[in-house]
Parts: sequence; structure tokens; C-alpha cells
Amino acid sequence: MADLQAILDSIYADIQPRIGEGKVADYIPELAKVDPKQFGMAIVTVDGKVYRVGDADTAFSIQSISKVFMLTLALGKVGEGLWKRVGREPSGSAFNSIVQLEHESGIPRNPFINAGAIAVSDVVMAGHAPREAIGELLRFVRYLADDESITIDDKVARSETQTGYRNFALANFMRAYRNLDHPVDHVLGVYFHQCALSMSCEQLARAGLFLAARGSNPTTGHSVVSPKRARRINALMLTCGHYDGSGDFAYHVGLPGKSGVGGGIFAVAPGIASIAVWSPGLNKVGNSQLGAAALEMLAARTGWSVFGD
Ligand SMILES: NC(=O)CC[C@H](N)C(=O)O
Repeated sequence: MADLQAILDSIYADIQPRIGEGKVADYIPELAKVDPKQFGMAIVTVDGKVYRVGDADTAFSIQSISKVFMLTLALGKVGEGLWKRVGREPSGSAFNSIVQLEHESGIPRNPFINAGAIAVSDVVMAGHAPREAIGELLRFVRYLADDESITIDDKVARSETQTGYRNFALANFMRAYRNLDHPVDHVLGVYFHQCALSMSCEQLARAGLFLAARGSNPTTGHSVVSPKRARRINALMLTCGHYDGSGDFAYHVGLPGKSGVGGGIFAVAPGIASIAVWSPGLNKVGNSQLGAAALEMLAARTGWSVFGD
């Protein structure tokens, strides 16, 4: 394999003059306070080697990247039955859009837009109090990353609870269509806390390594999902992981990936490595501007695109 540390260093050198590009998410007040001049990246290969550059150890709000972990939990609970509650098609609209929900009778397009993720949280809550569902997710992510130090940033969760008007609208709408079983404030309590998971690039790359390695984490020996399920989660990330920027991300990067408005992007090179990059400045569709640029460089310099080198 090419010298990955040299490639990461070259990406960092090319990104450095651009650090600060993009706009931090300011609709969640706590996220608006984050210094945009940060950039980190980590790669964990399936043979357990770790490569890091920049602020790879700084914890950030993973936001929508949590939707991948929640989806994994929900599929574990109800299997393919999940697809009665949420679709598997790209939405072609913003992550917090409400327009399709009415046309499609309260069934969100996919598990990675907000409406879909809220429905997935409702599924994970079955038989649990909200606090227990949050605890289950936190335990799961710590187990995946093999790192007990991962926490949830309560300030971020509170900040979003106070200002998440659109998410309340989406959840109320779905509840009216009977696509939420639990009270809206309980489901959103879970959703806002999952989004407030605070992780570094390295922790994130470790937690998602099972998706690069046919469902098992080769560094811990933990078997998380079947190879088929890992493949399918990757397919959903490739087609839906970047909202209305999913096509563009596939075009430029060519890896399954999931972004979050905290500026993180998690990506998978199947059979090779998992990657996490973070830089808080976002592009117009809410994806990390420099994160996407760095992943494009990585794919070009390694030949890791799933579409060929
Ligand atoms: N794209 C995102 O990361 C959105 C997540 C954010 N918590 C929201 O619901 O708006």
C-alpha cells in the first residue's frame, strides 16, 4: 500500500492555506461557537494501522454521522421490517426538508435525512425510556470504537432542543401520519442526544471500521453486522449520505460516506480502511467544505474510489 502517512501529510499541506473556508452551522447556537479554523483527519486500515493528521484527536459534534450508528442498531432490532417506516431513495432535497413528507404520507425517503433518522430513533426506542435508548447508543458507539471515553455533549443537545423547530415540525408531521409510536418530545430527546455525540476523527474512524471490514471490527474482533448488512449500509451512505450533495460526493470522491453539520465526514473504502475528516466550515448543502475536498484528494491519491482507480 502507498505510504498513507505521506499522502495524509500532502493533503494537509494542500488544505492548510484554505483552513477556515465554508460557514459553520449557526442554526444550532452551540455549534455556531466552534472555531472554523480547524482540520483533522484519521484513517484506520483493516489491518489495524492508524494514520492521523491535524486536529484528529479533537472531539467534535458528530451530528448526522450518528444516523449511521442508529440505523445499525435499528436494523439489528427489527431487520428488514425497518423499511416499512422509512425508504431507501435519495431525497434530492435538504436534510431538514419537509416537502416530500406530505406527498409520501409521512414515510421519509431515507434514514439519513432528518425525518428518516427521527423515525429510526423511534424504532430504537421501542420498549425503552428515552434515557435508556440514549444509553444504548452510547454503549454501542463505545463498544464499536473500543473507547469508554466517548461522551454526549449535553450543551449541544440542549441547544438543539431549544431551537430545533424544523425537527419538531418533521416529527409532529410523522406522528400525525402514525409513523412515530412515541411522543414527539421523547423521540426528539433521543434524536438530539444522538446528534450531540462528541467524537474525534480517530474515534469515529475506529467506530466505523466494521463497515470497511465486512461487518466485523478487525482490531477488536467484535462482529457487529453480517457482511450483507455492512454492504447495504454502505450502499445507503453512497446514495443518501450527503443529502442533496450525494451525487456530487459520489462524483468527486466515490466512497460511501456520511456527513454531519458539525463538519465531520465519515467515509468507507470497503475492504481497505475507514476514514474520518473534520473541518467545521460547511458548503451550501451543509457538508464540510474542506472535509469533502480532503476526501477527494485522498481518493485521487490512493485510487480508493469504489468506481475504480
Ligand atoms: N445534517 C445534520 O447533521 C443535521 C443534524 C442536526 N442535529 C439537525 O437535526 O438539524
